[in-house]
Amino acid sequence: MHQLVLIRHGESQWNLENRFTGWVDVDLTELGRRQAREAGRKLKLAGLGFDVAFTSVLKRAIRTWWLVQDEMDLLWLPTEIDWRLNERHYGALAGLNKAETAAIHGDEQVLRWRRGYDELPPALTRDDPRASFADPRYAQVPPAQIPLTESLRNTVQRVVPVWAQRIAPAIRSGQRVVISAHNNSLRALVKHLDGISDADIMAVDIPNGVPLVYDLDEGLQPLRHYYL
Ligand SMILES: O=C(O)[C@@H](CO)OP(=O)(O)O
Repeated sequence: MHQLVLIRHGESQWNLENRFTGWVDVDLTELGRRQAREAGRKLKLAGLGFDVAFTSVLKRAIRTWWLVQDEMDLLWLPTEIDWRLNERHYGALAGLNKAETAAIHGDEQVLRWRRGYDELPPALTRDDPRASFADPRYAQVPPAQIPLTESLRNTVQRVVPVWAQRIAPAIRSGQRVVISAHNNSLRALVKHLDGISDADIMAVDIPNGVPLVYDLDEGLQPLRHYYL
């Protein structure tokens, strides 16, 4: 049997302010830092260990992993940072308050943007300061792959390759893997792992800073999952 642990970052400043975030590089709040440390303590208490970690390129996921690592005395652990684990790109919604957006566009539209599988938020224009083309952390990414908006389906399409190319081979080789990422990039992975339908993924939400443990069989099919 193999084990995989997923952690959504602790509360970010824009989670607190109820703003669409996506690829904007917002940091953790004090509560988010405490949640991350608590996640590390729970993992240690449960006797879970790791051989390799994966994070997105966004500081809320990286810092969460640092704090977990620190609590587990695992600061030495090899960590792979991959942009494909980033949060779903929220396009022109990035930075807007979710409640104010619902007051303008209606609760149903906002729910479709947030949880629908194929719903695309309005796209950024290429010259929008929120676009990521000039950001050095994406210097190696072909510009055609840098999104201006994304549906959850688009997010699945970039998360599944990092699973297939990097994460699944590490698990198959016997390594114990932890992934520190985001609500929607982890929803994308969970959809793939559990074979959740396009309709049922709407109801799936992943809380901040609570380790989600998957037991996987030899073929990497999930046997069970639970929150610590
Ligand atoms: O704003 C975001 O980037 C995400 C995660 O906080 O929001 P939601 O969970 O509403 O998709």
